[in-house]
Amino acid sequence: MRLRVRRLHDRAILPTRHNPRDAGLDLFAIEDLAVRPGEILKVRTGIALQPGSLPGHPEGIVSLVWDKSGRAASGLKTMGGVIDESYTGELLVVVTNLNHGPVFEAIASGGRAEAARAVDLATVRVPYGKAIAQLLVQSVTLAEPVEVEELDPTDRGDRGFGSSDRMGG
Ligand SMILES: O=c1ccn([C@H]2C[C@H](O)[C@@H](COP(=O)(O)OP(=O)(O)OP(=O)(O)O)O2)c(=O)[nH]1
Repeated sequence: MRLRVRRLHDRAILPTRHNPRDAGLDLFAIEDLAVRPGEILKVRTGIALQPGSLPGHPEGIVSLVWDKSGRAASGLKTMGGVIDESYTGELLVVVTNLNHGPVFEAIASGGRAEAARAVDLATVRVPYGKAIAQLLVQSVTLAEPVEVEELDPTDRGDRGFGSSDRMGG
């Protein structure tokens, strides 16, 4: 499927697939990124997308923003991430930095200077030109909600949230 990409900024880097069978297309920010522990940022990519239609395909298309594992291991976590097929505005990548642990430890054991140092050390930095996230473009069922009195019986019923652990075996 073709994915039309419109450049909205001269520093925009187009989504890139590194290996022919990689599921994700790498996404890039238009500038260096620094995310402090606990901070939430909307990061500009400088691009807009329009997935092509799939011939004979009744389903919709959704693009999903996912983490890069190397960045995730440093604490960088993407949020939001559902890009509707009809959205033609700038793709923004919402990120936070979950690596709070060192900051809490520094606050508990020391003073402001230690905490400031811990914030600096735990800040995730991604230089311009390195991927911040990846995009999965996939088909999606466009389900139509219909209100009913009862749902059909199933093996699982209403059991969830660890029910199989509690049943043993
Ligand atoms: O990480 C994200 C999530 C969303 N979007 C864009 C594309 C998406 O199609 C649109 C709306 O996203 P969503 O439906 O998740 O947000 P909302 O807060 O429900 O906004 P709306 O009321 O406009 O649907 O914003 C992004 O650029 N990045």
